[in-house]
Amino acid sequence: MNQLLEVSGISKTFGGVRANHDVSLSLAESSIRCVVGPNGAGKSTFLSMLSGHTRPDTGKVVFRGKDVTGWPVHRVAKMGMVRKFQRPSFYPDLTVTENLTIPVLATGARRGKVSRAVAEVAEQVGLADALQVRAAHLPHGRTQWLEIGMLVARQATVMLLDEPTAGMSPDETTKTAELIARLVADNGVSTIVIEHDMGFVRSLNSDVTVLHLGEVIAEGSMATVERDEQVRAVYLGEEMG
Ligand SMILES: Nc1ncnc2c1ncn2[C@@H]1O[C@H](COP(=O)(O)OP(=O)(O)OP(=O)(O)O)[C@@H](O)[C@H]1O
Repeated sequence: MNQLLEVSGISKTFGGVRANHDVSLSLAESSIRCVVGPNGAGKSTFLSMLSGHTRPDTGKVVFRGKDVTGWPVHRVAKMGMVRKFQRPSFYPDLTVTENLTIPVLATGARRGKVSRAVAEVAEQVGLADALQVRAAHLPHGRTQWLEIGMLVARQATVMLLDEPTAGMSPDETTKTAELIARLVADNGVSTIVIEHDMGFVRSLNSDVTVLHLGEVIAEGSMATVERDEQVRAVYLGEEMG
């Protein structure tokens, strides 16, 4: 399978803190990778080094065959790798249509094609019945789907999602896993997801990378990493999640 993204040996130190050390990972086209680990393991820093928000001290990020290490956010996004933060980044006073129109316009879509593109994305993320609803009035789960829709509307080929199910109900969490799986299957979008909810990680049935103190300590299927002794020790010998 073609590798869409190849990360080799990236490291980042903040002052004396080693946030990431020699982290490598590859992501195939149309695939999902979950990144898990305890608080402070370096998960968000890792995503920041992919999205261009943080420049690695060492190592390389190759995306679609291009070395994008240290590129600014807008250039990485233009190539199709875009990030959703934990904090909300939709416009609460704008409607769903208006929120989705902004990223569609950012792709350079012609005026005549914008409303169709917006409608298609809204349909894909389950918001077709809420086009004229102001984002502030959506329930929490749907705001997260709107944000994922904003990435899709930017024609993302790799979505970087930082704890997309935080604060969601179990039903919303299940629907989010289904949404991500659908986008991967139907649109060929690949996704790296940081998550604490192990039920959600299991349901995605993807490869998992476990970070601890900035380093990769295990990788493979959820069944494989769950059996790993170091992983069990990090999670205090309890079952993950
Ligand atoms: N901008 C920064 N300046 C200084 N230290 C930082 C900075 N960003 C992260 N760190 C430190 O780097 C380490 C890794 O942080 P990071 O946020 O990447 O971990 P995380 O796994 O995402 O944690 P959480 O699950 O709590 O979100 C932590 O010790 C954190 O305090």
